[in-house]
Amino acid sequence: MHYKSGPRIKEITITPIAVVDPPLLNAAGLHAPYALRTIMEVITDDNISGISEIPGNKDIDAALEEAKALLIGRDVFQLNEIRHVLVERFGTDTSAQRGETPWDQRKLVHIFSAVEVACMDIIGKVTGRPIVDLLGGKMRDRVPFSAYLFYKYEGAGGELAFDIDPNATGWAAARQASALNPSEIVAQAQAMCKEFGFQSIKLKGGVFEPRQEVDAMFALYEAFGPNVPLRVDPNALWTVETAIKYGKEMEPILEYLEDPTRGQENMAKVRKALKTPLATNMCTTSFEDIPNSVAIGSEDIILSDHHFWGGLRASMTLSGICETFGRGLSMHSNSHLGISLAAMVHLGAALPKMTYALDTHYPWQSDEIIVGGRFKFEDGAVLVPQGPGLGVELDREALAKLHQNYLACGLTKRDDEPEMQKKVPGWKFKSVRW
Ligand SMILES: O=C([O-])C(=O)C[C@H](O)[C@@H](O)C(=O)[O-]
Ligand SMILES: [Mg+2]
Repeated sequence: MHYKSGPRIKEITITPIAVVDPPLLNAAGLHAPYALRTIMEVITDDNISGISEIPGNKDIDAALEEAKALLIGRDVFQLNEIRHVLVERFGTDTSAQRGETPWDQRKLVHIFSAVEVACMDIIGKVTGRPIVDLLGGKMRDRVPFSAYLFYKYEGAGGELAFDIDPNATGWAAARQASALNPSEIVAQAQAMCKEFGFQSIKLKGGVFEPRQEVDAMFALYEAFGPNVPLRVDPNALWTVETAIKYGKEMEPILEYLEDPTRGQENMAKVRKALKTPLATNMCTTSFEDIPNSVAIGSEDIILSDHHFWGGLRASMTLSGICETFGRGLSMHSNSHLGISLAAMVHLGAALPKMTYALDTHYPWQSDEIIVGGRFKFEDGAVLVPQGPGLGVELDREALAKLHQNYLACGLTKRDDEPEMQKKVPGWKFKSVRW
């Protein structure tokens, strides 16, 4: 029997969008009123549409536009060849190009992730199978996520920026409330867990001096008890000494400590001193980092992210490497909508082991670009979409509206420092602070 060649790419559309995002604080400053995302749509010669979503960035959007010429006419099943031509044009990224911020600034990983997810969406539609089946099949029906808490200023984001909608109720009201101390963090956690049913909790740290953040972790422990796993992530802002001091204090209450300090060498020093497992999305961030991670033992858990590790199949490879070298695996996130969430859920469902609930920023977003509205969480988990491919369809009206937001907001990339300076004049990002 001869296999026919797959559907070929006829058209690609790249649409930058801006999504309402509240004023969330983190090590790099403050989230802008809009988070940028880029939506890719690939159309085949037989008019099948595949979609994907990646973090928004004008330079990456330009590279995607440039990549079109290399992709048009290609068979969507030939993902290895597609990656090869993209590597030839854009080169592989180095770890150094990732940058010092909590997010990743590399080109190829984003470009290939966008193209791969859209092509796999098409492959799923052609074969009548969900993406999870293309990744080797479903290990679970529901994928658990953890509550992702942020210190934040009062404000709803978007047009309201630091103002609030006085008519909001429930989680929508809690989402715009300020959270600048341990008791406001506990209130945020209670509202988020009530709405989404999360059963583990992460606090984004690296905002206030460590004493305050450690107190917030103990306040969460007090409020939720020993059966709710807790994590804190100072995004590498602590020195080795600070990380060991506060890490030891939190040993009795943490599930894991995420990126307490910067770089694999420092992480390895902290790891030797603590019983709590260390997780990372900042020191071991690409395949080229793995040999040294294994050699020196820089972390226990790697936080995957298909947008940053170069796609869903690369993330499955990462899971195999983690299993081989005795690393745990969880998942990192950034402000995102339902196309990214769908891809994260398919990947989460395919992973051989799920020891940790995954990160998601989804509760912080209120916009959506998929038909049928926002994903539902049950007991903190998302059911794997049933339809072929990603199992979600693009809402074109919503896409057009969010693209207008992009044009109107004037943002072209994520940069949390100038946003922070609006609240704290002269504030500067530091790669190590305490
Ligand atoms: O785990 C992490 O490092 C993140 O989630 C990174 C994000 O960029 C987070 O810091 C944020 O959204 O501000
Ligand atoms: Mg992190």
